[in-house]
Amino acid sequence: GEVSATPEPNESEYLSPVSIGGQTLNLDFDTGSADLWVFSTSLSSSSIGQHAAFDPSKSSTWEDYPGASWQIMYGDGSGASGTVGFDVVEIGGATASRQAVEIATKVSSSFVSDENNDGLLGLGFSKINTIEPQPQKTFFESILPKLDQPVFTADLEDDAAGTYEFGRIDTTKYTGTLHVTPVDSSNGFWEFASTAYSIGGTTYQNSGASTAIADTGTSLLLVDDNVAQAFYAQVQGSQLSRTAGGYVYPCSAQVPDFGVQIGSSGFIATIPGSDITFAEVGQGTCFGGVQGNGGGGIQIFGDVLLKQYFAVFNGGNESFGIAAK
Ligand SMILES: N[C@H]1[C@H](O)[C@@H](Sc2ccccc2)[C@@H]2OC[C@H]1O2
Repeated sequence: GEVSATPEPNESEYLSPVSIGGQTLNLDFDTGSADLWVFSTSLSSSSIGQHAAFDPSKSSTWEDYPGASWQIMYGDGSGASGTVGFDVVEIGGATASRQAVEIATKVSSSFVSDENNDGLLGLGFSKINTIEPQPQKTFFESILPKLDQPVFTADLEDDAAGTYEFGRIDTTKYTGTLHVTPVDSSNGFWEFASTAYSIGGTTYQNSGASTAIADTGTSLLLVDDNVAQAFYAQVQGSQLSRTAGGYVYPCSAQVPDFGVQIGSSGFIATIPGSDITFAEVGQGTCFGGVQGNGGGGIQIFGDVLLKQYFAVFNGGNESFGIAAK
């Protein structure tokens, strides 16, 4: 079947309405993790705040998973944990009839204060699902056998809503070639080779990190530290600010186009310099959307890059593709 879920854009995430046991929550679709977890009525009311909270006792289709638990820590240091059950999960028309749903009994402060999301829907590979004693399938893996095509697509926009579709590639959503690269899922991510980058139209080989993941749950574009340093060397007045947590520059600075290679094929996905600023941090200073990955071996291609393109995640042949739109 074909479905589409329309994420509501927020500066740092794309949210989509998800029905669980008949209750609707706005979840952050995250290709960088593989847990589907929700704010629940088991949390303290101060943690719940304005969030929608799932109440298993009000779902006629809820099934407990006795003795199971989960605990996740994300790349940004946030985390959550709790208990597990199964329920009917429906997104824009596609239904997983017995999907593992992770009930949060603890969430870190960044989730409490992020009133936009009522939990996360992981679209990574279930080998990194954190449920004990047995990892469970993601929503995408649950519905995969029923889909016309074993794919989902992400069409993220800056200010307008973006769209996730499961089971089809809407060819009207992109122009020109779909640049496809094989994915190595052994780390549980949509990971592919990326060994080159471009600044202002000139291409360079990346001597540091050699792979990258497509991560819809990360706002920024986190590249090898040497690549970030080379990029900001070409932004007048830029500096690495510990207080801001990354490279900042005068908002009036001329920012060059920046590109990163997708796969070893040679395609360089480019971001216009005018789309690279992520936020103003005051006093005419701007925080860049391109930042270093802190020395990890893997680069993280988040929304700053993904919103420039139409992205195809293929669970059938394990590949990742992007096209201009
Ligand atoms: N894959 C990403 C994930 O979705 C978020 S979790 C998150 C935390 C607070 C607010 C919203 C989401 C975190 O940042 C990068 C990596 O980990």
